[in-house]
Amino acid sequence: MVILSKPAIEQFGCIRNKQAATLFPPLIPLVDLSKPDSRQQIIKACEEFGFFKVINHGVPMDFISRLESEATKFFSLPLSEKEKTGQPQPYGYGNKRIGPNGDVGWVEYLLLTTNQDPNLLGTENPESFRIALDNYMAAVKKMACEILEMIADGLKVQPRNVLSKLMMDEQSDSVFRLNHYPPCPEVVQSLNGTSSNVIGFGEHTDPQIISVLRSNNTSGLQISLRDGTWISVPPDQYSFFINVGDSLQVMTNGRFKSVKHRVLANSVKSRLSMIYFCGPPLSEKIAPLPSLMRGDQQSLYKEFTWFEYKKSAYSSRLADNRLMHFEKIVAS
Ligand SMILES: C=C1C[C@]23C[C@@]1(O)CC[C@H]2[C@@]12CC[C@H](O)[C@@](C)(C(=O)O1)[C@H]2[C@@H]3C(=O)O
Ligand SMILES: O=C(O)CCC(=O)C(=O)O
Ligand SMILES: [Fe+2]
Repeated sequence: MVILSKPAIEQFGCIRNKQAATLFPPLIPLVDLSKPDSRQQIIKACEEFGFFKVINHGVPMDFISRLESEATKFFSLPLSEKEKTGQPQPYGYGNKRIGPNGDVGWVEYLLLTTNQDPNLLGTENPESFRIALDNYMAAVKKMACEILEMIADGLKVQPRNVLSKLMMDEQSDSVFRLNHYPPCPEVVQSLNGTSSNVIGFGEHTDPQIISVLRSNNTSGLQISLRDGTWISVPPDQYSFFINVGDSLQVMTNGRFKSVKHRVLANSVKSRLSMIYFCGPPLSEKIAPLPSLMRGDQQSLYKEFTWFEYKKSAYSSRLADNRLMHFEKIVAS
């Protein structure tokens, strides 16, 4: 006799997606970190898309597969075991509910801080999960640090660790997230699989400096172009994707724009993503880098600390324009 486990539909509600994605999308910028012109490519991609794909990143495939396998084991545990890692406040295991303000999606996740030992209660082998997380996060942090230094070089700001030191600081408020999107039986998928009518993770920008995303080979991630059209990001399990976050938008005084993105559910395949959100220390002032300001150029933003921004973000809904409250009204 075959015993079927509790269907996913009983744990998840569906959220409809009404907007269609564009048919002939431009290509996602690709940056080969081993090439000498990579810093210029990164700057261009951050200006035009706020998003790019990275190859030759130096993160060992072994660390990636080991964490993927630990995460897969975690998400296949019974709900009662997963819940032992704690309700997301904001850290812990979350199911369908995203954040504290009523957002929902076809997703379950584990949200962890990067500077404290995670609570992995309920997992089968906490030690092996912890080692996989440590190895992966250390390697991704190193890569993110290199990318932030390339950004500083490309922008011609000094010292070159002006951005990277924020996430390398012991007090850095970086966050790590594992997202699992189970196949959704209610999805009506387009023929080429690039759009679906169910939202996995609703549209938003990430509040941090940059986010480093890796997923398995299941599609679903989309980014919004400057004209508001959505394009699908073809998945690539061997590469990383970098998002410009709101803080980097402010630090470049709007030269880079944080990228709006979302995830659509898939009817047959599950998607697993791992995202390292590079955040500054809570006390850090988020303001345009002085050497980027020419002549009498003014900051487009009011002064605020990362603590103030994070507090405000946590009282917003996912799709809200969080930076709006911090924009200065500049007389023309
Ligand atoms: C709805 C929310 C979830 C979120 C906190 C917020 O109130 C608004 C920002 C959301 C976000 C998006 C990027 C990251 O996934 C995240 C961890 C973050 O820093 O900001 C989430 C927050 C969350 O899920 O706790
Ligand atoms: O899961 C993904 O691919 C993206 C999720 C995301 O944007 C987030 O967690 O902030
Ligand atoms: Fe995001």
